[in-house]
Amino acid sequence: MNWTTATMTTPDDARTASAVLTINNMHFQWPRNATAWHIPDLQLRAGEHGFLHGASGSGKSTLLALLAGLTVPQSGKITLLGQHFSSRSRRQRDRLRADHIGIIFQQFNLVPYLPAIDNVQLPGHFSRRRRERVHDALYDAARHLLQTLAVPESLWRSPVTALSVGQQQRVAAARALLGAPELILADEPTSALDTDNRDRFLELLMDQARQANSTIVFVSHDPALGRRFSQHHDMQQWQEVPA
Ligand SMILES: Nc1ncnc2c1ncn2[C@@H]1O[C@H](COP(=O)(O)OP(=O)(O)OP(=O)(O)O)[C@@H](O)[C@H]1O
Repeated sequence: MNWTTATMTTPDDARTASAVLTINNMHFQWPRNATAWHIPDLQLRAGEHGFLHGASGSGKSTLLALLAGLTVPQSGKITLLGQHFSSRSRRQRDRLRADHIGIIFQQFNLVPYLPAIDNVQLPGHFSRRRRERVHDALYDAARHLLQTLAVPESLWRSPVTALSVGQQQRVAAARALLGAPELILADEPTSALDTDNRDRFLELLMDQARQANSTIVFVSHDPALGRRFSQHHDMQQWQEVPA
């Protein structure tokens, strides 16, 4: 797919195209679950950092699953880089995700039998675009990110399971950042850390995202983290609880 030749027809399309991510009038409900969500309008531009908070069960991970194209809404529209993401086939969404989205999962989802340095290179094996963005020098890009994110070099070749939680989390962040994807989705990645390590991790993540001009959607139940972000959204405002 060629992102540069998308045809613009209406002012709405043009507004959407200048954004990395938009949601318009989206309704979503899991099967056999009474809670539903309605998001009338949400937009994040290149380099913007959004903070999504809300109590347990308010739908934070659900929204990230929608933004990652792992599931699709019943109605309305999610647009990624000017493309109507949520109307694409599963295969097309998988491709768009691999090329344009870096995900930091709550449980990191690292491949346990692979060393840290190999885990970081994985997105480059699944996406030619991300490989090209590091000029095919995957190993060098992974080294650079691990260095920047302060993972000790002596651990790069160890299986990730031998690393501390904080170190695994920084490996997961390096993997998400490889090849400078336009969008980073982070699902409560700091929940297992003490305050100092949490703050340090956030600083490193946001510095790297700024350098790549990546947009971030960061999810947390802890509103105290919000002060670092330019946009704030409370999940509860979009929740439709049945009467
Ligand atoms: N795959 C799924 N299938 C059906 N229901 C789901 C699924 N995933 C989540 N839910 C339901 O959606 C609601 C919101 O869950 P979600 O995990 O998105 O909340 P959350 O805000 O991320 O919670 P937490 O902070 O505890 O991780 C819950 O009622 C949950 O049971």
